[in-house]
Amino acid sequence: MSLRIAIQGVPGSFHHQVALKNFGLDSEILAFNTFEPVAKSVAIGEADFGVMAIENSIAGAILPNYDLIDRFGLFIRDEYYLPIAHQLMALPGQQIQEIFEVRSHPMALLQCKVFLAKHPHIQQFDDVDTASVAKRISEEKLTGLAAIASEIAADIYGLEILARDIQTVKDNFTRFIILQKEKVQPSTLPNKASFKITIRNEAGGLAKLLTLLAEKGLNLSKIQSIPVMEKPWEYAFFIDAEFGDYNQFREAMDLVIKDFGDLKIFGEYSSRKG
Ligand SMILES: O=C(O)C(=O)C[C@]1(C(=O)O)C=C[C@@H](O)C=C1
Repeated sequence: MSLRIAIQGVPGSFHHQVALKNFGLDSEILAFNTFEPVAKSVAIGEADFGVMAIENSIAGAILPNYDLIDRFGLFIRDEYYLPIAHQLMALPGQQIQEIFEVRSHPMALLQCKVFLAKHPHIQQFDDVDTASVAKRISEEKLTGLAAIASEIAADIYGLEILARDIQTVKDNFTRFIILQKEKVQPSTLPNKASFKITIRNEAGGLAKLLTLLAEKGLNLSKIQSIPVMEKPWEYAFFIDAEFGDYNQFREAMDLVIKDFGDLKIFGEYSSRKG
């Protein structure tokens, strides 16, 4: 039986590309319009795995997705870095001067901010995902509207590229995480982990935590403070850490529990950063 993979987006979207690259062309894609049903689909066992963008090298973190992983009790089994090139596309024959509106996923629009600032006559609107706009333009023969999406999306939906590689810097990557319902038992010794620490609100608390993690040789590739909804102005820290020695990592986690309070480990896996 093929694997069922939950994603946000239609064929040609970046999530769709990651799902096929990571799980193979014969996987069954369960496509949703937003991230919440993706998380839910994995949590209720409808999908075997979920693919979720978590941060981009230009636009930064997708903060609400950290909360979804936490709230739906999901585990991270792996990560995937996809190079992202954005194309401005419209119905064949359209000129850029005829385009008055552009729609895309908000993260994609952010990644093309500099290009869009140079074309002030084009109004920007957030949409569900990059490729679904391309699909709509094609199906409804919409003129005056452009999508920002991948070259693959332009091919699938028969659109013409009006401007190529319009992301602000050429080397642009989105980091995706692969989610599952059950706790992961890694087959090889992990060198990266994602976890959440809720520290007591006291002076120097974060500094002490960072010192402890540094002393155990953890290299933090990400630290993100997220509000604790039930306690206004208190924060939890979502951390991605890389390490060379798994035992040192475990020792660090034991000390965190002892000295800082709440710890939730979302996953221990292998770093895929190139
Ligand atoms: O709209 C898409 O094609 C997506 O897969 C979403 C998404 C995102 O969520 O960040 C994925 C990669 C890019 O960063 C832009 C958009």
